[in-house]
Amino acid sequence: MASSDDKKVADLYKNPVVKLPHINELKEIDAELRLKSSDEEIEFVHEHLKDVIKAYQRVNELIEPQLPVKYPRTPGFKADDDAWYWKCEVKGASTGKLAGKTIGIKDNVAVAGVPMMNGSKILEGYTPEFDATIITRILDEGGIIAGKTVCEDMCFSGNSWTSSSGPVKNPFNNRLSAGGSSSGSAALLARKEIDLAIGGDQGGSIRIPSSWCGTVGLKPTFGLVPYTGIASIETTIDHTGPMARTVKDCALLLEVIAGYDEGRDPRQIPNVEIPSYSKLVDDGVKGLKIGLVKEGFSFKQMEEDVAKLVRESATKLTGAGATVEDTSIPIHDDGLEIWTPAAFEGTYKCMVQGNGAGYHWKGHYPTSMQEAHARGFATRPHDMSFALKLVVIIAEYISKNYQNKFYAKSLNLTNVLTMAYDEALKKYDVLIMPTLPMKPLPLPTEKDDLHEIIRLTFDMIKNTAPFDSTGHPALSINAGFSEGLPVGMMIIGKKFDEATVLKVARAFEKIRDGK
Ligand SMILES: NC(=O)c1ccccc1
Repeated sequence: MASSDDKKVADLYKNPVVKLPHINELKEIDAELRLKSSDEEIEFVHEHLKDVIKAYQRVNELIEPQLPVKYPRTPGFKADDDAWYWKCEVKGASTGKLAGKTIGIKDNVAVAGVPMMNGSKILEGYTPEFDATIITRILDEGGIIAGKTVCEDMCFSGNSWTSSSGPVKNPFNNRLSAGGSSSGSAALLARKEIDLAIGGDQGGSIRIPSSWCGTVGLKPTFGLVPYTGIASIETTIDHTGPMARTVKDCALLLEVIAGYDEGRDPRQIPNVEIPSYSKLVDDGVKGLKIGLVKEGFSFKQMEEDVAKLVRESATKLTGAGATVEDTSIPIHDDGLEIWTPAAFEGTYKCMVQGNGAGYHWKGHYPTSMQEAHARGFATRPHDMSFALKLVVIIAEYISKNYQNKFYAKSLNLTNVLTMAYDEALKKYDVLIMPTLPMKPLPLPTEKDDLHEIIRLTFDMIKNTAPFDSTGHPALSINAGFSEGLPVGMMIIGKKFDEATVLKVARAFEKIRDGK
């Protein structure tokens, strides 16, 4: 009689989860890797592989934990709109902090049963079977998921033209960019089609469109809001966060989505206290000290009217009892450069080669989303945006020739950058600078050469990207308009002190709106 062990060996040959290769295939790998193993050694490896496959076979049989899908839904429909990818109506609890509010979800976040393409043909056709943790939290508080908002191709651009569904237009001028990569989220808020939105930020992608659409967007402290169930660019710079028209709504959404996800997200630390941000926003700024970071107001791309408007706006906070003064953080000048190797090599290794999740962390991996990435990258790599191809070619070249030493150095220097902001934040409650050096840039047109296209795609992130590396909370609020176009002011706080950032933003909002 066959033992159950024999049966497993039989399965191994009939329907293997990992196929047993011909021995020549192992010899090729040995040669490629220049291991010079002997024939006897290769034969042994070939034999031993059968045992390893048994482990894989067993792992394949075992049922992995799933992120919960708590509320029933229908899939909705594909939208015919520049800023919506998909429309749906997923309702959660009948009461709660978000009862009756509609929320647009950036299309890099999984909503079970609703198609997701992350702005890219790479993922087109994928429908997640799980809800990202923040989706469950929104639904538990009565929020209504109104759809998936268009984002840039794999979220890798600060303009709003790389999405394979087409450009997202600036709500104030349709030849201009809405900003990216959370383009649809900000544009739909400005168009008043949704009450709240979710964005993602690795180089500025929440704050850029918030600045150019005149809305509020907060990149929370690294790890405050769980990234579980969201497509990853690079684990050390991934953030997701709230976007809204008002500071209070932004605070409310933060309050709902923030907090520890029981070890599913390696970006988080346990035991962080989550205050009721929405109740604190009106506390005022009396006695608070605000530092205007000189280096953030003057560099090559800076438009004079932008610097002037943000400086004047911040200074108005003295009327609410804050003190405002100039300060200098010299290393801010190097912030974008320090971000660059982590972002380039990280994106390549984690998102592209790691299929939207990467390796080397404990927590909950989005298995089906990874398979979708893997299929897309394998079958249609040519369908990536040129912006992302540029990153892939450069990162492959650098990692091939210089291995990961610059990635490592970039992360070590990030610690120095972090300490410099921390030091300034001992003296000041918040720091302020323009979110972006310029008013909305144009959407690229056919007349633009590649140099211009890449400038329009990446040239806005000098002030935003450093805080993706360091993880400090940073919020963009509309400071006002210049030449009819919105200008964003960025308020940066101590880690996990979103409450103070939101209070300063709210105090400014009252001054700006005269109420
Ligand atoms: N995902 C991002 O925040 C991003 C922004 C700008 C450029 C690249 C990436």
